[in-house]
Amino acid sequence: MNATHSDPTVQPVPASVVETVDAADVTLSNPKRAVIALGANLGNRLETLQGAIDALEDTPGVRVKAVSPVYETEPWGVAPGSQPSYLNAVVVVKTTLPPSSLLERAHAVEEAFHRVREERWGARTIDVDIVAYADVVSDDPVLTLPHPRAHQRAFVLAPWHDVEPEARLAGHGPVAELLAEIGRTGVEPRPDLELRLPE
Ligand SMILES: Nc1ncnc2c1ncn2[C@@H]1O[C@H](COP(=O)(O)OP(=O)(O)OP(=O)(O)O)[C@@H](O)[C@H]1O
Ligand SMILES: Nc1nc2c(c(=O)[nH]1)N=C(CO)CN2
Repeated sequence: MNATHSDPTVQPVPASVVETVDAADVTLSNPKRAVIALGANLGNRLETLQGAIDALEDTPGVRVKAVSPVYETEPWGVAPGSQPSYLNAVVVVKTTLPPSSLLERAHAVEEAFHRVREERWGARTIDVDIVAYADVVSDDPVLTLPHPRAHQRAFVLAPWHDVEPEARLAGHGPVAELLAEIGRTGVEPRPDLELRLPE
């Protein structure tokens, strides 16, 4: 007989509680990889991108593992010349948060930088999109995974390819091939601008 059973002050733990705690432990010891795209075309774009990266790192259950180079990109999906150009980057995180909580956190980061939602694809101080979460595929409009337009966007694929050359986009194939198909027009590297991996 072990010590627990011989101690009359220790109550048995119900099996359901043991299962719940074990499940949480598995999630905590098995963080998932997620790819997050950042874009900004209003205000101090570089400072805002760095602020968003730092805010992600400050999230319990999120660790930023890689930060891509910065690209200056033509606004996608709107009339040419109608908006300032974007700075775009991608970060890879490891997270113990489920996808829905990661999206909530992404929205909180957008709000912290005073993003205003006025029109579809309107100019913004910051956009935080979840490009991919592990191999999850979901057509839920609240959180579609992978991001439904990521495969069409060189401003997402180019920086992602820089940090993960072998990456694949679930349901679409290798990022390198997708990028080769759509090309890099309007997506210019900005080696003079640098984002830091949080310490
Ligand atoms: N993978 C995803 N990442 C972020 N938001 C998503 C995702 N899938 C669905 N959404 C939903 O899309 C809604 C609109 O997002 P948002 O305002 O950032 O769109 P947008 O950046 O203007 O355009 P786009 O979705 O084309 O990037 C969000 O409220 C969110 O619930
Ligand atoms: N170049 C560029 N264009 C966009 C971007 C973006 O981040 N970069 N984001 C959009 C909505 O998510 C719409 N258009």
